[in-house]
Amino acid sequence: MNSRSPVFYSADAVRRVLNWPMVNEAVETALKAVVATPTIQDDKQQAPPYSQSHVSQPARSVTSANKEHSKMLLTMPAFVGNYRLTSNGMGDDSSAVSCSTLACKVVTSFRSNQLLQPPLPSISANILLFDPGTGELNAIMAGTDITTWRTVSASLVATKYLFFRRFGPHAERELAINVAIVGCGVQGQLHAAAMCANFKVNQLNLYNRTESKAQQLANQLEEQILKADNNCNAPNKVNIKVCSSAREAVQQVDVICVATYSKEALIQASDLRDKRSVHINAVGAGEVHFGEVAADIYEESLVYVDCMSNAEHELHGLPAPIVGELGAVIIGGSYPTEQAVTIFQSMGMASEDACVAEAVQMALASCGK
Ligand SMILES: NC(=O)C1=CN([C@@H]2O[C@H](COP(=O)(O)OP(=O)(O)OC[C@H]3O[C@@H](n4cnc5c(N)ncnc54)[C@H](OP(=O)(O)O)[C@@H]3O)[C@@H](O)[C@H]2O)C=CC1
Ligand SMILES: O=C(O)C1=NCCCC1
Repeated sequence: MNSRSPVFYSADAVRRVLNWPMVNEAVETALKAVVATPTIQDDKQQAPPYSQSHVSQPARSVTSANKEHSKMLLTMPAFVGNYRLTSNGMGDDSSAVSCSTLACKVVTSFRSNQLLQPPLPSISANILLFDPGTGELNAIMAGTDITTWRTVSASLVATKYLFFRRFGPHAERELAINVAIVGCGVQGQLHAAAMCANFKVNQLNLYNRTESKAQQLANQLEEQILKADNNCNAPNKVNIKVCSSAREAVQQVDVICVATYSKEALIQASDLRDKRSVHINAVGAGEVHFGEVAADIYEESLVYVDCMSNAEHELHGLPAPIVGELGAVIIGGSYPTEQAVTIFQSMGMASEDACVAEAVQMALASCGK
């Protein structure tokens, strides 16, 4: 029997400690750890050395709660062994702590929640954290914000390595970019804010099927930028434009983030600029993960995924071969050419949730919560 009741970390507590350096470090760690781990099916593969971080991350289960598959319950278990996190997320070794995390996210995706009065978020998640030594349930952590932040963070990491690093080792700090957000729901809103908070963004184009939501996001961002300006800590001036079509939003940009439930393609190859050099974070999961981006874009793109073994389960019919895992690019330093079109096909990994939940738990413990 459990010696004590599991701790509950509320959404408010989680929100208080979430910040980009911390989440980006945890997500980058998970992306790299997945690459180091041989797939379970391949029995000729050696077990990873004891000193190395490794991931056990079976395919997630998907339970439909209606026949249209628009109401789904997913279970996402992961063990991430022997990895390191720093107390401030800045990667400095002096504050690094060695961690192993056994976790399972339970998440629902009910897209019709947006139609309720008042609307509820489409995605709702909790993360169970177990003692990796005894298997006992230690904690239940509100996981909805973690899901949004870690997904956005995976897009940030992908943008850093698949786009910026084409232009040099510090390009993510030096180069200004134009960004398009297609879909201004929960994911699109945080993608927009995070792109501006983590990179130098010159132009931010917003498109949403219901235009008022894009306008609302533009107003919110303008307000945040004004506040940062008044506090003299504005990263740089961002020009924000609400666009009346996805085509208009993506035409002249370097980076596109698309996060909707659309089954039909929202952007086509003819919408992209002629000289290309474009990176796309394809985040949404409609009927299939890759429905939002037209096949003719995939056909000319280099496609990267978060996890190859998950891709084998979830990306049947993807209209292009997969070049590899994002983590392998981070580890190997082999970046796309300047003119390439790249797609980060984001499925979302349980190991990302596990590492971010661990970092959140550490941050809450260090501030005595
Ligand atoms: N890759 C990953 O790790 C994760 C992916 N996701 C996926 O991201 C996507 C967005 O999630 P989230 O932001 O939480 O959802 P929200 O419900 O908050 O937003 C949904 C967005 O999709 C738009 N949309 C829905 N249907 C269509 C359509 N047919 N054509 C055009 N736009 C459409 C909505 O526009 P409107 O305002 O007009 O309704 C809205 O902007 C989902 O597919 C979700 O499954 C979520 C979490 C993790
Ligand atoms: O990774 C996740 O978490 C999710 N991905 C797709 C949609 C539901 C949540």
